[in-house]
Amino acid sequence: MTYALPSPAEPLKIGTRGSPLALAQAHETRDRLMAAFDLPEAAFQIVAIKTTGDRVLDRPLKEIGGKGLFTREIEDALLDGGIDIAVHSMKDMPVAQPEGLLLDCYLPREDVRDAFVSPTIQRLADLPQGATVGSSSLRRRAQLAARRPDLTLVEFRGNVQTRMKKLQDGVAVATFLAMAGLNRLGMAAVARSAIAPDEMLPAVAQGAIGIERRAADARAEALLAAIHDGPTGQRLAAERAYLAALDGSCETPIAGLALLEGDQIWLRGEILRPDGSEVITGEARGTIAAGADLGRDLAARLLAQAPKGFFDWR
Ligand SMILES: NCc1[nH]cc(CCC(=O)O)c1CC(=O)O
Repeated sequence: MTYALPSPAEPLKIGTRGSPLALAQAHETRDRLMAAFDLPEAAFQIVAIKTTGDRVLDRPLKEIGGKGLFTREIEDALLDGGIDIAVHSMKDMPVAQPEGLLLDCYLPREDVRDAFVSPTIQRLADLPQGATVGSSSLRRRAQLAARRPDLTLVEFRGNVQTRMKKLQDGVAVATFLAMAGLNRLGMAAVARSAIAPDEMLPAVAQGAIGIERRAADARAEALLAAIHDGPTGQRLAAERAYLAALDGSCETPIAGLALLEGDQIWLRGEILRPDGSEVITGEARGTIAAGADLGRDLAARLLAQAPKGFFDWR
């Protein structure tokens, strides 16, 4: 590479949220860069940044509203040079980046499935009639309401420990988390079972880490190119084009998942009313190279099936 590598004297500043999962993701990014360029840990500095989503803990996410709840402050730090790269859960990333920033590096994707978490019950299908379950995710709540209208849904926010305490206290008998987060925290044992995508289609980009940089930063470009995972990028291109065409964000009841099959890509999508009263699903297959077109086409097909008023929640 024609640029000076980061060094203890001039470390690369890696920005992230301060949650245990965000820090684990930043450490994974640092470790991959250390290995790719044979650099010491001291050539990197991890900078934790508090976002609006971290700050406001007492209200449901959908009430705080707006896109980029977990990303805006981090992108501001990238733009003003406080950090050099930013590590994000792609599930929380708006579909478009601010002027001057670029997202073209993805780490190998983790497990895409949702985890079923309960002190007493093994699987989603085993939940007794009328059980109370906790979730703050609009998507999971809508999917549960659609498939299990007998369940009572309660808001559940906070980190894994807080949620486990709520289950122990009997606030709900089960909750849901991403398998990816649990795996990255070394807490896979918290999951009673993983929910198959046919049973609960995951959020777009679930399990994927993306690394954002300044568009004009050639050093960061070269560093990140060395750790980019191509197949994850191809899947995300289809999923995010689908999401963008639906004009969705993390907090809308939209699910979507792309899988690679040889040189083909298979994309499944689902949009719901928040109360689960209507569900529209579809799928598409095409060449990997045309993944983004496939995503837009699938979104258009789902939108064409949506009755008037379906998107009033937007
Ligand atoms: N919206 C919060 C969020 N963003 C990313 C993850 C998990 C990790 C991932 O999907 O990559 C989570 C928590 C969860 O859904 O359990």
